[in-house]
Order: sequence, then structure tokens, then C-alpha cells
Amino acid sequence: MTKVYMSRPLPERVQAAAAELFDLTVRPQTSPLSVEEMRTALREYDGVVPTLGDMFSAEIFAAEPSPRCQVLANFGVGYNHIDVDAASAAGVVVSNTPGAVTDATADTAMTLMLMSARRAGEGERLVRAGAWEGWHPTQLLGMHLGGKTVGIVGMGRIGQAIARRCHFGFGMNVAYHSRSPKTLDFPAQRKDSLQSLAASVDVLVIAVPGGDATHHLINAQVLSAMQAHAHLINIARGNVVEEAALIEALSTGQIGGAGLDVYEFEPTVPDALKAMENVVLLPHIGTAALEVREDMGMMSVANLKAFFAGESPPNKV
Ligand SMILES: NC(=O)c1ccc[n+]([C@@H]2O[C@H](COP(=O)([O-])OP(=O)(O)OC[C@H]3O[C@@H](n4cnc5c(N)ncnc54)[C@H](O)[C@@H]3O)[C@@H](O)[C@H]2O)c1
Ligand SMILES: O=C(O)[C@H](O)CO
Repeated sequence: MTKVYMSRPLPERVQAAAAELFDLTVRPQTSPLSVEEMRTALREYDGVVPTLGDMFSAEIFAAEPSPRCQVLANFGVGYNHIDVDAASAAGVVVSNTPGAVTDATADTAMTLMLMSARRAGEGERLVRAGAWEGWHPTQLLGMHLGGKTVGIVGMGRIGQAIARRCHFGFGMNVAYHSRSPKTLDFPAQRKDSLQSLAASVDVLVIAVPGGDATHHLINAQVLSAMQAHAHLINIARGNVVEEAALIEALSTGQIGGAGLDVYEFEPTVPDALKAMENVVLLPHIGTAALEVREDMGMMSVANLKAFFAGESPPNKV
């Protein structure tokens, strides 16, 4: 029977579906795989279900050049933790879970946007500290989103879902920067550079994939182009934003605030960020809803099933 290894426990429904089809081993820990665990997974299993944090780098494939494993069915849309070229050179196909994550992650972006613009975290801390002295007309005044402009960096599935929510739900104007124009079913202004997008919006949202090509895409230069009242929202990958430059921009008042779901050195969150009132910090919960995690898992299982039936996985990357 085909041997499959899951690097973390997934929702019960997903494990049950995988166990019906394969000889399934579920690793009980929730931490990223160690180098030794990744090598063993490649050596001893036909298929592996890894997830973010399991760093299947070129070095791992170099150490296991002829693996038994033929497919990495990643749990998650982002696969920047897998060196796809090295996997391919070792004969390993990689798949991911696009679409299943889109709406939930866009909702998380809206949560961050509203919390940051309307100072919700700051207000919650005030209440919890017992320091709230009652309503008054000029307390905790934030930025109203209606009529403001959101700038999307990465107008893909999640970027478009965020833009739709902003336009149809909140009456915001939408701008974006992309290498080529997009055909969209809502009005949006395309900016020809990241700098001009950053300079012209009230909220800048990052929704690009992670990886070498987008590492520190949002650096000191981009942050200094932003307006002093503007907010930065990152639901993509932590190292797309140069965290040290963000801390500087937030602490000097170069930008108004930030909402983050992801961090450059996850799960480490710098003390400087934790100490600031004008930043909202979430623990990478973009897709954290049971039905979403079930959909992602069922997609990984469907990719494995197709692969071992001799077909191309529907979500091969
Ligand atoms: N926070 C979370 O829990 C969470 C959840 C899901 C996805 N994500 C992240 O979001 C990413 C995007 O997911 P998606 O499904 O929307 O992917 P996608 O491929 O549909 O969209 C990404 C878009 O970014 C564009 N892009 C790439 N490089 C760019 C650049 N330098 N400048 C401007 N645009 C650029 C691409 O052309 C594409 O349109 C994932 O790769 C993942 O890392 C995070
Ligand atoms: O890439 C993804 O899908 C998320 O970051 C994990 O849910």
C-alpha cells in the first residue's frame, strides 16, 4: 500500500480520508520537521504532506538525491518553504491548495485593516487594563475606511478577494501594482510602480507569494514613500516586509500603523513591535477556521489521490 506521511496532525475528517486511501503515518508534533525528519520522510514514504515551516530546501534534496517519495502535497497555498526546482530535479512533484484559503485570508486582511485603522487593539488593551473611563467624543479617534484608497501589492486570488471586500463592502477606492494589467470585475487603478502605489494610498496591503523574488519587497524606501497616516497590512509572508525598517517607520511616525499576520522570523515577534500601540499582531491565523483547514486538507488528499492514480495532481505547482 502507498505510504503517506503527514508532517502535522490535520483535522480528523482529512486524516480519515487519507487513511482510507493510504497507509498513513501522522506525526503527532506541531513543530516544523527537523532536517533528519525531512530526510527520513523523503527516504521512507511514497508521498508527504508538508506545511509551512517544513523547509524542503535544495540541501535536503541534495542529501536524498533518489528519494522514495514522489510527491509533496503541501497543506497551504504558499510553498516558498519548498525548493520546487530541487524537488523536480529529484523527481518529486509538488502541489498546493489554492482557492481553499482565499476568502478566509481576505477576511483576516479586513480584520487587520479595521483593527489597525480603528485602533481596536489599543481600545481592547485599555478596557482589559481597567483604564477606560467612559465614552467621550475625542477618544481613540482612528481612520474611517469608507472613501479611502486601498493599495494591493499582489493582485492574485487573495489580493482580488481583499479588493472586492474593500470596494463592495466598504466603499473604498482600489489601486494596485502588478507587472501586467489585470481584467477585474470592479474598478481599480493600476500604478506602474510600487513606490507610486505606496505614496498614493491610505492602506497598503501585501498579498504576494513569499520567496527570493519578493524578499524585502517592502523595504525602507517603500515605507518612506507611504503617507504619515497610512497603514501597512501583511497577510502574505513575513520576510516580504523588512521588519527592522517597519519598526523604524512605525516608531518614527513615518507611517500611521500596521496590521500583521506574519513575521520575518516567525514565530519570533520582536519586542519592539509588541511594545507599540499602533500595530496589530495576529499569530498567522489567515486560514484558521475548521472548514477552511478541512478544505485545504481534502485538497492535499485529492492531489495525492490523483498522483497515485497516475494523473497529474489538480494543483501541481
Ligand atoms: N496569512 C496566511 O495565513 C496566508 C494564507 C494564505 C496565503 N498566504 C500567502 O498569500 C500568498 C498569495 O496567495 P494567492 O493564493 O493570492 O496567490 P496568487 O498566486 O493567486 O497571487 C499572488 C499575486 O502576486 C503577484 N506578484 C508576485 N510577485 C509580485 C511582485 N513583485 N509585485 C506585484 N505583484 C506580484 C502575482 O502575479 C499574483 O497575481 C501565498 O503565496 C501565501 O504566501 C498567507
Ligand atoms: O500559505 C498558506 O496557505 C497559509 O499561510 C497557511 O494556511
